[in-house]
Amino acid sequence: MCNLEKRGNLFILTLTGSDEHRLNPTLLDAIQSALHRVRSESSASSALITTAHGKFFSNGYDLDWAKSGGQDTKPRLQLMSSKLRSLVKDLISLPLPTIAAVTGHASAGGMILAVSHDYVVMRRDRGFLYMSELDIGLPIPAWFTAVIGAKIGSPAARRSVLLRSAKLAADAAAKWGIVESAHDGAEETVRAAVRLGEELVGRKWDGHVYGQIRMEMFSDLLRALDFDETVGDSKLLNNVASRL
Ligand SMILES: CCCCCCCCCCCCC/C=C/C(=O)SCCNC(=O)CCNC(=O)[C@H](O)C(C)(C)COP(=O)(O)OP(=O)(O)OC[C@H]1O[C@@H](n2cnc3c(N)ncnc32)[C@H](O)[C@@H]1OP(=O)(O)O
Repeated sequence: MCNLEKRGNLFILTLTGSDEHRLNPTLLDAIQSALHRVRSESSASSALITTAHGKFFSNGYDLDWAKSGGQDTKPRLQLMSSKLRSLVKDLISLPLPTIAAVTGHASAGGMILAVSHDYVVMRRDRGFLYMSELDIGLPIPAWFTAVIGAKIGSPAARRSVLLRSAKLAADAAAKWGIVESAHDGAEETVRAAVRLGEELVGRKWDGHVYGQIRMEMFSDLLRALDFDETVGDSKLLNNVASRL
């Protein structure tokens, strides 16, 4: 699950437990209600750090949960996708800087969650940023590519991530500009996130101005996030989801 603690002006959202932090509706709802708490409790200058316990930041959608609903996994895949989409919209509109302290693997939906923060600081000795969909034969929602397009500037990096399912460790991801900084060990990664958060809070920006500027920066992405993929004719997904 997850917990939210306030440390001075910093909100620290932690995905707790030693599991893979798979993004099923229960965890997605818990994260979203934590973000709603951050929004309501944030003062003039605050920042959010999202991190996780154990070997995984998040290993993506909960495919076991999707399969447990019967042969056609599409409705459950789409439910997780629409919940994550709503969470990403929240992250883009929050009136405060956001930092993902990636202390373990962030795969597919888990990578989308990480890079949807303003900054990613990452552990270098363990953990990949990894869009695994090609490797596991799943199509990706249009809005996933919109997030990757908005957050990863280099065409070569986007090709590696999406069309080679590259497993990027922190130093490689930092070279591509996906990660702000790489650190040795989980504790040092979180400390780096706290340092960065305190530096940003120290600027005493008006959070609503910060949020408005970020929403302007990502206006195209926000439009893509408003498109309801369940409406689209996802034939490709139909036969894939039943083979999952
Ligand atoms: C067409 C229309 C569509 C319409 C849309 C409708 C909506 C529906 C959408 C459908 C869904 C699409 C989107 C999908 C989203 C999802 O999230 S699906 C779920 C995706 N999740 C996955 O696929 C899981 C992927 N994860 C993995 O494959 C593995 O867990 C892992 C991340 C690769 C980790 O593997 P594991 O073996 O557990 O890892 P480790 O043991 O930790 O490490 C493996 C070796 O690598 C070494 N290593 C680890 N980190 C590092 C490092 N930073 N640097 C160097 N080396 C590292 C580690 O030491 C290990 O090495 P060895 O010990 O030598 O093996």
